[in-house]
Amino acid sequence: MTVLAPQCRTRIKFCGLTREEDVDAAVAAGADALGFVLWPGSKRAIDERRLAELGVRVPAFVTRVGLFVDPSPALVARCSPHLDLLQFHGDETPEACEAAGRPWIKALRMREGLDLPAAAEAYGDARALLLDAYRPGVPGGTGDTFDWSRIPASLTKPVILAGGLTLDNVDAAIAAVGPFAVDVSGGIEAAPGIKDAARMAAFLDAVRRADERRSR
Ligand SMILES: O=C(O)c1ccccc1N[C@@H]1O[C@H](COP(=O)(O)O)[C@@H](O)[C@H]1O
Repeated sequence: MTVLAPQCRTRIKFCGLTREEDVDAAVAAGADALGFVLWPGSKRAIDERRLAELGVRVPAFVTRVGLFVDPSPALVARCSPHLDLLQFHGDETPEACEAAGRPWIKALRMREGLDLPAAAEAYGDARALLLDAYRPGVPGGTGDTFDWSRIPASLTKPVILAGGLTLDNVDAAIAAVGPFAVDVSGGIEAAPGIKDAARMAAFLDAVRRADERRSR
């Protein structure tokens, strides 16, 4: 049974970083977590050598998240020394996620008919569930949103809301869902894998403003 801590502020993860200057800007802006895509099929993919180079720039208390899509155990093992948390974004079973032996979160794509409470139960050892839009044949990073009203209020896992979040909709997303965290990739980019420092800072401001409004 997961005990959900009371919400104080919405945590923020920026995903798909590939450049030193973007890591530095994200940390300076105040991101809680930085995501590195280790799935070679992505336009934002980096390999383990780049992961080591970028990961070492991330200070303590900022979480380094490795994004995998149905990875081999060997890839996860090679990347793990440079990561604090694993994000499984494919069709990994709960057993495969747990077998990595590291803290992990599970991404669930909101395809029609997905039973979220049952999935939360099945992935009971996950530290959180990341909810992303579903587009057939694409594991994620689509920039698509989904119908946030499909998320039940009483999930037994912290929710990380993802999928097409931007400066313009993150306020409404937080008001509608009240997630533990938000995760954004395309919405803070100038081009795939190239983050925009001004958009990152503005996204953070928008989340803080949304939190203020919620606390009133
Ligand atoms: O970013 C990718 O290329 C990617 C590839 C495969 C799986 C997930 C991927 N990204 C993650 O998708 C969500 C939503 O991204 P967006 O904000 O809609 O662009 C997020 O968790 C990304 O990290």
